[in-house]
Amino acid sequence: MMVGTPSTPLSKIQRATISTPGGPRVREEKILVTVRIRPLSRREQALYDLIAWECVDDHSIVFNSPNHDRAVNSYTFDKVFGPSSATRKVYEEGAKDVALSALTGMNATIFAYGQTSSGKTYTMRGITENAKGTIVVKLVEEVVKDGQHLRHLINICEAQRQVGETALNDKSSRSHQIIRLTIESSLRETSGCVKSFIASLNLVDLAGSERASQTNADGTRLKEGSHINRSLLTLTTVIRKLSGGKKSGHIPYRDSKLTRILQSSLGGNARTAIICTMSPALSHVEQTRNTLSFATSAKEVTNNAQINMVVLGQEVGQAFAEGSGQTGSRVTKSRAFFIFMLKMKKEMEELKRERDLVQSQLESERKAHKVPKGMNQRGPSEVAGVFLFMVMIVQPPLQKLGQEMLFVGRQWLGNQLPPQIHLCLSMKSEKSSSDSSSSEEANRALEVLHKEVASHRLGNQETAENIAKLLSEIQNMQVPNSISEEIMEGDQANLIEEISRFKSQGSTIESLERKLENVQKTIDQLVTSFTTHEETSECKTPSKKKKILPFNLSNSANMQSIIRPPCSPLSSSCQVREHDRENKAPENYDSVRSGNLSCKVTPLKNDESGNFLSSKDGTPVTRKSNSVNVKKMQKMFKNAAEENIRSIRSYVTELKERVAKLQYQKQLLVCQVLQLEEANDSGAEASEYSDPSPEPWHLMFEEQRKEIIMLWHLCHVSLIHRTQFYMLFKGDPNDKIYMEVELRRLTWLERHLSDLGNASPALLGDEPAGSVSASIRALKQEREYLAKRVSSKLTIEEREMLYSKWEIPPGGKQRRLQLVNKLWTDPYNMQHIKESAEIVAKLVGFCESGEHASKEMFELTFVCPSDKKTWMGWNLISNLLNL
Ligand SMILES: Nc1ncnc2c1ncn2[C@@H]1O[C@H](COP(=O)(O)OP(=O)(O)OP(=O)(O)O)[C@@H](O)[C@H]1O
Repeated sequence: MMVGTPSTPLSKIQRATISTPGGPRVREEKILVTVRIRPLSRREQALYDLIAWECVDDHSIVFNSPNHDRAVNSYTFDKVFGPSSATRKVYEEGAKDVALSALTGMNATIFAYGQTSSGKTYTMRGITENAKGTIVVKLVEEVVKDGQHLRHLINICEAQRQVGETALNDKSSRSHQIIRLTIESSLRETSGCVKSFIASLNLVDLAGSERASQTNADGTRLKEGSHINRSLLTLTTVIRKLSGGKKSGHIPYRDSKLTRILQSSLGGNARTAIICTMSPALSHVEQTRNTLSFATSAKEVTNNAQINMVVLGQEVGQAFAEGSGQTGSRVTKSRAFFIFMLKMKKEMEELKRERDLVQSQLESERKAHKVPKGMNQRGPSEVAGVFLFMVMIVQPPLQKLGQEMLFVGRQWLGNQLPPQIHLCLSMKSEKSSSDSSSSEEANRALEVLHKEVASHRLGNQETAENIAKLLSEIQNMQVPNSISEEIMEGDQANLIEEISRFKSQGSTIESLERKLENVQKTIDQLVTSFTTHEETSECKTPSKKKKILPFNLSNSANMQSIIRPPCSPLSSSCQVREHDRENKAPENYDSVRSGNLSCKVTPLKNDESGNFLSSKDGTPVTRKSNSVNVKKMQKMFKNAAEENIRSIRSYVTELKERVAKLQYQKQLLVCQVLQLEEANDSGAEASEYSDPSPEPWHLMFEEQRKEIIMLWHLCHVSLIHRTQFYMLFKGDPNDKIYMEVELRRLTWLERHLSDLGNASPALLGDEPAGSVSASIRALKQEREYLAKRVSSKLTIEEREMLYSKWEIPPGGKQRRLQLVNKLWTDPYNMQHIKESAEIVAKLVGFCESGEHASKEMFELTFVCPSDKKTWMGWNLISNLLNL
């Protein structure tokens, strides 16, 4: 099925869909945003609430105040559904296209956002049921089975979902609900090729944002409300930042579980549709405006959806089709195969990354030591290599697929590996996984190694055993866990998963290193046995020594590859001896060096250090004999053999260094991740504020102020503190530090309170639960205190004007308290905040004496809750925590 752009007319909205040059496998597009207005509820009708919103066409909605006392606002979206629109229509025009993307291998998310009781659950239930349809396309016989199964799952989800009654909704959802369907599909083309797709479809019904004053929430409902508002605040922050484009800096996905789960749907690898639901009622106008403002930001968010697809060749497609006919369902095999392919790809990428890293390190070392390019890129001999064994475990019906993957894998991976690593990619069927080496490749590779090493064979039993041991150790150097490692969906993996991944890689490296250690030991033994053997043989008579010459002189091909300039410590010591001899009899030595064989014939014997001495006076002599050549060649062979063994050793050392470097880098990364986690846990949002490309301060200030206001609201912070802070910090560059400190402190406070709230009431006991309720009580007392000051601080005219503006009915009881109870209750409405602050400032008298409110009062020292500051704001906050 082809992925198409939404079928809605787009005359009013620019929705860019850009295909990458490589084809349509990556899709960059804006989030599809629609708005649905529900009819007035019975409750709203009973209260004679009025309809305040009107759909002027399929894309636009306007605020239509019955009082005509506000400017007419118009909002435009991909689609607007009026109160009479059926859910089917909402699905068809606002979700179907995105939902069906999952069938073509693109992750997709559909979620409903809106105020409490605006119709999210009502809408998403219908959407989810319609998207069930998407799972069973073409599998007619399985429709009923899968449909029942899906319904069964939805029922389980809904049964687990917290629902509670509030003043606005009898069955208000008190938690977010996310249904994630993993959709696997395959398409066999007429050519025999099989396209295999896998994608997730998320169906998200968010809990609604709410104002405690409207829902009359208290106790558990209030706590739920603050959790809901907190995650929605993070969601709105994420959307707002994403809508600002690439320069928006750090996106705080990790600040709530909701945004962590939805991360790939928000600016990532997914197609996303958001349906914003709203009540038409005049009484909810401010909340509705917030919803529309969220929707307006969401329109600007760009996602990059990719098709998760594997194409199998004709032969494999056939095998796949045959295999799928044997046992199990096609879908299961498709999934297993797909997952396998992804694993392979991931591992290959990992290897490639490591290779690049090593290459760049070698390059910089080469530059540092001014080694000409080309040298040391490869060991001096082919034998200086490591065989990388990758073993695929394949279920019997998928063996043919496995063969194809071997082919692809060998070609692909073979090209990526450094020359020293010989690839042995083999396949094991699951039933015979105990077979040690079923692959021809492995045998062939070992043969090569055998041949190489055989040319160095010393005819010594012990050495042969060492070589055999070395071979088996190299053979065992498989990449551990190469198959069992979980697939990581990179963009979804959270930091904790990353940490454990790095930890497991650490142990992988450890085991690799242990194996390298074993190889090294064996090599050491090999070298020792070789040296001992040589020493012994050199002490023997030349005639005996001849019998155990390591190499046959007639083997000229081997000689060519073995003879190298001596550069090992051993060979340099030989040079020194040669030099010593040169000092004693330079004239003779010259003749040897020049290869002049016309010398005196004198029987030779060796001194302790292996120099050639005359039998009588010990002076060095040369003789005209082929034995000189033999000895010279013997030395050269010895050097060459040493060289080869040394090169294996140096390669192992190099590998160990690489492992150590990688391990160090990974540890460093783990440390950084842990620090980040810690910073997050303690509420220190350092990364967010140390953004390398910060926004202009005035924009940052506005954003931070909004967050602070919301956090004050969620933490039930003193109104006097809020007012004082609000009045003092208005965006001056010097305010930055105060804003940051306030934000960090509040974030910590909010997390602390919400952690208390997260615990089950049964587990909480009296004390911690008291923290939240004490803060609410303190706020209530503060309101009563402020209400008492209304008469003394405001004139009658001022009071009446405020009563009318804040809709306090005339003649009502406790009008002063009613007025104060309305202050600072709508954290989304900046006008409301400004007016609330002005009233509280008047009641407390901030405007009369400036010295009451100096910025220094907010200095960092006030962090200590036991400090008795004259200013009461933070004392109140610390009281909230019973500190
Ligand atoms: N489009 C609609 N047509 C008719 N009734 C609707 C519509 N949308 C919602 N309703 C009704 O409005 C009420 C509230 O809807 P719903 O529970 O879906 O809201 P919600 O946004 O999920 O609320 P909360 O966030 O509190 O869970 C329900 O009684 C529902 O049946």
